[in-house]
Amino acid sequence: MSEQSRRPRKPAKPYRRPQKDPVRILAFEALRAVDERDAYANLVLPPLLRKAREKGDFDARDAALATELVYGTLRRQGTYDAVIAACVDRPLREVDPPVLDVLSLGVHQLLGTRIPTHAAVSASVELARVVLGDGRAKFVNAVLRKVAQDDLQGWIEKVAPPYDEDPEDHLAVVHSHPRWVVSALWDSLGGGRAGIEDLLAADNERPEVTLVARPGRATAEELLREDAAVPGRWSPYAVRLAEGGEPGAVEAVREGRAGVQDEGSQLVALALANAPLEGPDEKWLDGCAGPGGKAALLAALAAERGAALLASEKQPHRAGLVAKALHGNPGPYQVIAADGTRPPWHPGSFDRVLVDVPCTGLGALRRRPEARWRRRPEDLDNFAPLQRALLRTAIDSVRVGGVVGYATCSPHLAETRAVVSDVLKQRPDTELLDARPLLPGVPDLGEGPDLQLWPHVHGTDAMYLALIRRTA
Ligand SMILES: C[S@@+](CC[C@H](N)C(=O)[O-])C[C@H]1O[C@@H](n2cnc3c(N)ncnc32)[C@H](O)[C@@H]1O
Repeated sequence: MSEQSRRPRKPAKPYRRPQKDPVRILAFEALRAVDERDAYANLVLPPLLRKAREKGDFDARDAALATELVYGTLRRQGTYDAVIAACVDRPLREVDPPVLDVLSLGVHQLLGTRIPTHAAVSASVELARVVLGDGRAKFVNAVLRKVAQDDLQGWIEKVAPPYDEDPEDHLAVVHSHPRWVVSALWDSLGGGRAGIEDLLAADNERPEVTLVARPGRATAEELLREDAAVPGRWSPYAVRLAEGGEPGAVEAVREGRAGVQDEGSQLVALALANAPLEGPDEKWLDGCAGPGGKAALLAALAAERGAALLASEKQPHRAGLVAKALHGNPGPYQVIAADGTRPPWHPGSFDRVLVDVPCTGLGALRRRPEARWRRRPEDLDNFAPLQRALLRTAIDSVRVGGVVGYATCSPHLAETRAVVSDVLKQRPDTELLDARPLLPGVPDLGEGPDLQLWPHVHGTDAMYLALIRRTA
């Protein structure tokens, strides 16, 4: 017998099956789908939650926790990546993406929730054992134990460069935005540190659910009778649902008389509808209508005045969504699938035209937690020609004296003022209108004549609107 075999052996730990925690497994699956398949969290999560509830695995609290884990992890990914990078001994790109997802979920529980430290670590290690195997679970355990040695503030002080040395990098890490997005938002917002910090912080807040009472079909008073409903801030048609309010439970929403719509989008439609016009006001066009939120409000406003809306959208399936949104509108309307840069209608046909052009969506980061990580500066170059072409055709489509609204859900100057000024330079037959007085009571809309809404100022998405009159 050898020396070694005579020494009493340390009894091996009995094998314990990993504990399956359906909430964390579901959150992990959602993150993998976002990562691997470029899926959108707001599309992936609801079917996963529905399936889990049908299996009887889940109650409402589990669903709320899974949602918070997925959205919180995606929103704070930039900060968490910096923390994880400080706790592993290799570049993050060399860590397997599924391992990184388990780590990020763990870091969010440790630094971004009230889940006790031991519970956050052990739940993450159990998750790792289930989805990655025991070997990699040890790695997860070691990293999370390091992360657990400090709180979020402490980590930020360690991993973010000092503001005075590099303000944009500092803000990018602290508020979890890509640096180029911080830079672009700051250019557009202007001002000092306080404003941009408030904006970036607002992007990390969960937005309230806002309803629109479509005029002539529902009233804000009717919606306010719902539990948890409070009046909108700016739009007379807006009603906000407090935390936990379920739009699907509202009868007027189920019947299409009301819809879910951010107040910023409502204000854009209202400003266009309020623009002063001489002569007829009978034919309105929404040239980029899908999925139909603004078109539904415009159609209802048009109906009140006896005007008709043509809602046009390039993608046929999105045109289908527009038709659904407009179904039941009390006045005349038509929905078509058409390319707004090669329109089937005659020039000068309309009194009011909206083009809510495809854009980077940098004004709606609150809603799409993964969008900020997916967007690239090159996207701006890809959208630029289309945005200009759509605005040019919109101007061609309006009659002399009529008004065009150019809207984006991005405040990026390359998608807002640069487009408008480039196009109008070549259009001496137009003038810019001051859009701000058309939204009386809404403060701080910018220096004009266009208007810019902001999440941290108005509680809306960062919608932009320029109003252009055709003069000749
Ligand atoms: C920002 S979304 C419009 C949102 C819509 N106004 C709403 O409130 O629901 C832009 C839309 O323009 C559509 N689009 C893209 N290229 C287009 C084109 N050449 N002509 C018309 N629509 C186009 C996209 O498919 C997308 O549905």
